[in-house]
Amino acid sequence: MVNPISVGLLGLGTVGSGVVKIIENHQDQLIHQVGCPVTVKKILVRDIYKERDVKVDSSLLTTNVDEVINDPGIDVIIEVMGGVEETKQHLLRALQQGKHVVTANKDLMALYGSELLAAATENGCDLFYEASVAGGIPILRTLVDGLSSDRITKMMGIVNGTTNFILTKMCKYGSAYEEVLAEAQELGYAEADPSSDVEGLDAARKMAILARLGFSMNIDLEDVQVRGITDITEEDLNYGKRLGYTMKLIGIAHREGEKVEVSVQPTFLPDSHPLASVSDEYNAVYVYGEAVGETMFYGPGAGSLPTATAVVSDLVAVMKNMRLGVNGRSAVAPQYEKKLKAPAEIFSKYFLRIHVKDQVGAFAKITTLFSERGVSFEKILQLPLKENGLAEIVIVTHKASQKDYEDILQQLSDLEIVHNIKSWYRVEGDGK
Ligand SMILES: NC(=O)C1=CN([C@@H]2O[C@H](COP(=O)(O)OP(=O)(O)OC[C@H]3O[C@@H](n4cnc5c(N)ncnc54)[C@H](OP(=O)(O)O)[C@@H]3O)[C@@H](O)[C@H]2O)C=CC1
Ligand SMILES: N[C@@H](CC=O)C(=O)O
Ligand code: NA
Repeated sequence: MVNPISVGLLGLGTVGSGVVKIIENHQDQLIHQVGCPVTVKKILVRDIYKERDVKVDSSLLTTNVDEVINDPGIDVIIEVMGGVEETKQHLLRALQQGKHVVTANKDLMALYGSELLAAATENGCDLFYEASVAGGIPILRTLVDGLSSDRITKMMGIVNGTTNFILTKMCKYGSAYEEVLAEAQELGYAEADPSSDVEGLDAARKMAILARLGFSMNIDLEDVQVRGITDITEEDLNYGKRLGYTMKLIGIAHREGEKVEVSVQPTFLPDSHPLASVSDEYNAVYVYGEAVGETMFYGPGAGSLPTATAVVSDLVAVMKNMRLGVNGRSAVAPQYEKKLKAPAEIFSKYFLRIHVKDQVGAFAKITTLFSERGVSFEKILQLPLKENGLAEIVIVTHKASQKDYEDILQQLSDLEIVHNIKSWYRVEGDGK
């Protein structure tokens, strides 16, 4: 038998434990695919005495990263520890020593992906990161290989399992936000700091990675407009139900001509839209290609074994490249110069809920404001409120530019009859 391939693991938490289990449990299949055994030689942790989900020989554990990175017997580093600046330095050092890298770290890849990929190519190493977007769904490989002959124009994704879990439980069962967030943390879906999940940053990182690959453009994290789910109320969700909408945290990457928009925000989708039925911690990415048309990829976006599947599949890809002697050749430089759409070029329908003084002419003043900008209404509800002298108005507009909509919001808040702008969301889901 050929010498085993040795892996150094950085991290043995939710994902790391899954990686060890898959390497152990699927060893025969791995040997069949790559022609040699795979062994985990060293594992970096913070606390070697901690009780863990997986049994490993205690001699494998270390708290000294150099024992993993500098070990000449280790061929591949699997990074599942998280973190950005220090972790980047570890991975750069590993690549400089000719070690291939597999990572699940979207924080790192969204911020420093281009730099790390350049270092990998320079050193003849592979750097794969399938688990960083939509966990167990093989979406990056699909963009790079499966759809490589097409021109992708739109990607819409539910790419954060934690927020999808929370919104599903709030919508379906009226569960309280805090309670469901704690459950998502317990189940290992949430990040160490869950504010990056609920504030949309985790999804934004994934959308930056997706847009970079899908549009072959150097999209940075700061190019992504982000809004999280922390302000969503039960009232909004109930109005959504009445209007036939489901609320999801949606990442949108849209290319028209040479220009792109990338954003993440709570969005109402028609109940009939395929993304509306993606529940719990599941993720899905809808991809529209000019030639292929509509496609959608669905699966678990978080959790130990699903995420570890993507990590170990990347490991298999590295090992196959090793066997063929073609490592370090898969990163392709972006083909297009980055051109972002201005707010006046981004079009969507919008949902708006406002409290107005219940006076004659109030409604007319509001409609005038919209019609002056050429924005028409698709749906309207008006209800008296228990609060003295106020009425609640819910409007769904036809498509309007983000610029017009922002101006309208500003002008509404200046109107004397408007008591409060309670909420507003994009409404998506009809057309490419
Ligand atoms: N959880 C998920 O579903 C998904 C996670 N990811 C990404 O995968 C990565 C890992 O996530 P997850 O497994 O959930 O994280 P965990 O917090 O569960 O595990 C992190 C592991 O790394 C070790 N570690 C962290 N920092 C250090 C350090 N400075 N020195 C030594 N060891 C360290 C910890 O050691 P110790 O155990 O001793 O504390 C722990 O074993 C992250 O980048 C995350 O974003 C990606 C997709 C899905
Ligand atoms: N916290 C993330 C984990 C996977 O990337 C999520 O909830 O999706
Ligand atoms: Na994936």
